Amino acid sequence: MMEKITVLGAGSWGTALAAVLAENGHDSLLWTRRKEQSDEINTHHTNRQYLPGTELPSNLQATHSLVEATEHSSVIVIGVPTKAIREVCKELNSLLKKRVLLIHISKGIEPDSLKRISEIIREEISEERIRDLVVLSGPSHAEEVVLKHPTTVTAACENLEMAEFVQDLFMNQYLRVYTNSDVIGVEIGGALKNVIGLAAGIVDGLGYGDNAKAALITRGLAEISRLGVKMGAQPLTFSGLTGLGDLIATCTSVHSRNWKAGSLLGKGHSLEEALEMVGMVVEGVRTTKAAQQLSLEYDVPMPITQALYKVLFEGQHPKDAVDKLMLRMKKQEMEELFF
Ligand SMILES: NC(=O)C1=CN([C@@H]2O[C@H](COP(=O)(O)OP(=O)(O)OC[C@H]3O[C@@H](n4cnc5c(N)ncnc54)[C@H](O)[C@@H]3O)[C@@H](O)[C@H]2O)C=CC1
Ligand SMILES: O=C(CO)COP(=O)(O)O
Repeated sequence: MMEKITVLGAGSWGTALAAVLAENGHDSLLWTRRKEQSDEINTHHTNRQYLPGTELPSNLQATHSLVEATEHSSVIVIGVPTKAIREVCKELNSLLKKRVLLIHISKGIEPDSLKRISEIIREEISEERIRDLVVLSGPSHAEEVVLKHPTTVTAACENLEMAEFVQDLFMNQYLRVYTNSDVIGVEIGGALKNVIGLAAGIVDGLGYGDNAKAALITRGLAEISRLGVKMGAQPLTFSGLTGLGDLIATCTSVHSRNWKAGSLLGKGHSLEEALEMVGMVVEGVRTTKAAQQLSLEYDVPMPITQALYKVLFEGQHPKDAVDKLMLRMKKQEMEELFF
């Protein structure tokens, strides 16, 4: 059935998914803060800053008015970076006049509050205005989705009927959507893979090879799972699309913003230079801070996160961080993996 749907945030991911929804026949409206960007989308069907070379569907409309975006539909996709979620949701809350289904597509954890994105949204939007909240996550670079390359993601909600509704909205020949009821696991996997993606970029930037990359993905998954399970996630979720799947996509892809920033750090650039050169959100930086705080809060060893924290925030040279990781206290592999 055709639905009216609003997507908030016209970065690469918000734009790619708004395009999918339009192609699926929905009345898809994309909100951006900047008028020149909504004009570009409406007039030229492009978003050259975030998806260069992509022609967007002609039935995709954009607006720079949050009032218009809010009034457009009762299904709202939130796709701004984690840092902007509170601010955008506060404004949305003041404009909402009806109950809405919220879908979030962002991957991060807020430092200090240590909240997952669904928790931030529920803090900022009144309960009576939320029909339900679904997370859409998985190994999905926007650059490949707009090329219609086969992609799989997961719609997560405790209420599986709502997850199935979202599955139907997005699913098509090139975007296959699974469902999962483990919201904590899906959000933790999606957020923390960015930390490991940054670290994978660093080892590539340093010139190390496939052995180091495989070690990072595997041991990264071990520390993400350890923390996630302590936070209430289902262990199996971490071997699924939003865990291992997204780790592979992020750690091995030239599209990944986190990987790119990491590789620039490994090549000797400062964090500021790397972020400037990537020019899009690198969620893993703030999430590393949050993950380091979570590992202390939950008393879970997270050696890769800790090493990356020292590189990002304490000026440690990436090579020294790798050397320290390799020579740390000896361990048994499986005991450490599963407690
Ligand atoms: N790019 C991708 O392939 C994927 C991204 N994601 C996640 O989606 C989220 C968004 O990422 P991208 O689209 O890549 O980011 P991006 O860097 O391409 O774009 C971010 C957009 O958010 C807007 N924005 C920033 N602060 C804002 C604010 N305060 N109010 C309103 N708009 C604001 C920017 O103007 C820009 O349009 C992130 O959490 C990312 O991890 C998830 C899956 C795939
Ligand atoms: O989440 C993503 C792919 O699933 C995108 O990763 P980056 O933010 O590192 O580009």
